[in-house]
Amino acid sequence: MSLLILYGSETGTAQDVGESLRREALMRNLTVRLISMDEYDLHSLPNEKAALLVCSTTGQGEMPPNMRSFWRSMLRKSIPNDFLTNTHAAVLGLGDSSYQKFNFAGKRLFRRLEQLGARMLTQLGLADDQHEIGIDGALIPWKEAVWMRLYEEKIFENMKLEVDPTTVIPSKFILEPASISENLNFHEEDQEYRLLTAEENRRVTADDHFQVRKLFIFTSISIYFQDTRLVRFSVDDKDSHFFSYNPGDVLMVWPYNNDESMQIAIDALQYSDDLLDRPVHIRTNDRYLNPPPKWLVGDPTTLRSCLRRLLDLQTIPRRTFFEVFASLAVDEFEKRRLLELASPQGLDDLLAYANRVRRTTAETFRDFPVTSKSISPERLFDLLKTIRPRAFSIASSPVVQGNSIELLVAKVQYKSRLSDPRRGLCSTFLSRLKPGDKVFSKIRPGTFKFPPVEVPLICIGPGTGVAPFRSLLISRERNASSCQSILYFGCRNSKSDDYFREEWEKCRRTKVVKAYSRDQEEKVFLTQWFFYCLQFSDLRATSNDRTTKCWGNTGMDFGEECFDFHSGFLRRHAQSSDWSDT
Ligand SMILES: Cc1cc2nc3c(=O)[nH]c(=O)nc-3n(C[C@H](O)[C@H](O)[C@H](O)COP(=O)(O)O)c2cc1C
Repeated sequence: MSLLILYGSETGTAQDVGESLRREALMRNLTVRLISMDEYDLHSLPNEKAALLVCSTTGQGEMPPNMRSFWRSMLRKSIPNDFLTNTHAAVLGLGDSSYQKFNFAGKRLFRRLEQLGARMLTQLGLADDQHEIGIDGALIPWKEAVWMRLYEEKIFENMKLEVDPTTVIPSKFILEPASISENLNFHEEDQEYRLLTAEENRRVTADDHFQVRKLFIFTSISIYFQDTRLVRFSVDDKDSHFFSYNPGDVLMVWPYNNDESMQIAIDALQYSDDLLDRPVHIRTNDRYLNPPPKWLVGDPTTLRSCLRRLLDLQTIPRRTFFEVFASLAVDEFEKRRLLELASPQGLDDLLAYANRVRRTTAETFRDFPVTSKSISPERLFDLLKTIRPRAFSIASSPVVQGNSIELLVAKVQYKSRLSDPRRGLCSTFLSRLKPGDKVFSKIRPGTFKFPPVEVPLICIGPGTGVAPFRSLLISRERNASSCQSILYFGCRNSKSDDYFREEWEKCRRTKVVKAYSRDQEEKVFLTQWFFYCLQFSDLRATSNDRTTKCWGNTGMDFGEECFDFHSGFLRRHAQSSDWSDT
């Protein structure tokens, strides 16, 4: 009997956690299966001795896509309440406490398993992106409790509790030589992601626009350079259906590592050009493990292509990275240091080494040169996370821009204690696109539920947050039955980052109210200003996402105040031709 690990994941973190649990289970002498929830038949669950379920929350408190049919089956009324009385289970939810529906999916899953009689191994784990050390903050105590309980209950024979962190687990992957090097192209049709072509990449902030501010409260990091781009992609005629979208929808973009990180990693790993460019097939022995998608790496692929498109060299290494890396270390000094960083007692150390300074995985390779140059190519696939797609609100309108998609992207670049600037993976990737460059993307429905055009709207979108409202409002401009709308837009000053200024001036159905935070002696912030207006109104709006937090930052306490965008007040003001009192 083996341990079952099920995951539900939108962007792959839950799957990564599942993989690290699988590794730890193997080190404890367990046999283990790691499967996405939708691939697993719920009817087999009562026959399992123990199942660990890891799931993220997506959208506004929704289940991730690859656990939705599993979840639907779980909700069936026909399932008896004693369905899982023989099964031990544990749930780890992955979420972000800046969302109002924090860890909703995990909470619901945990409750449902309890209802069906499952014997819960430990309390629900609630991992939080906002935790100082990210998901490890909850994952580490949760999994310690799970291993302890599995051991105490003697659920699996021969299980060990203590593990030797230097145990080397065989690689999950095999790189087989491939003979047809000409075949290195992408398979586009019927794929989950398809290629868009960059048409234009225009800087929309003034060249001399600098901004210095704290990014993370617990670090001294500050963004020092603001470069926002309007990136336009053209859609191939054959893909126009695939890329059709509505205002509020999101473009999922699959970025590549930047050249700097690639070079740092290749130098540290000391792979020759011959090795990097040799065609290979990536295979896996484990029938539950998927090799990387063919369309992403090409089939066959090369190691260089995988280091460019597949393996994330820019992410901050987590503790699990150090566990695997330490087990492969050949140099005693490096091994000792890596084991410290991998140990539960070394969390503060890990925080100082990696998280606070935002050190990348590529730089970590550079810091441990002896170990890095002994890493075999297939090991990289065990060691590194795959690059995950990033979501961007679409800024263009399907009726105005036709077969193009535009994104408004602020390039993330800041300083930490490390000498090289820290760069956001995807925003840097997008900001460096040249006309003709291809990008793997797909459309995902957004979480905004915009009302019909006959309903007046107030939109609040400071900075690049204006993107989805531009999509909506310029679409509404084209429709004769559209009601008036108000857009509250905030930026630093009128000359540097007043996005879409000329467009707003031409709008007839949208009143744009702007707050320039630095155009006068005293700083004025959009949210502050907006709330000031609200105080004198009977306006109520429902804030059902991160905005509550953002508003909270204005320093004005609205407590549990509930605002309703569609109240009578708004109707009066949005329909009125006289905007002066708004
Ligand atoms: C588009 C999107 C929506 C999200 N919505 C929520 C949410 O409603 N509640 C929550 O707790 N976390 C939310 N999160 C945070 C994710 O659950 C968290 O980052 C998780 O680690 C991602 O795991 P995954 O990569 O396995 O999907 C959201 C993240 C994204 C990108």
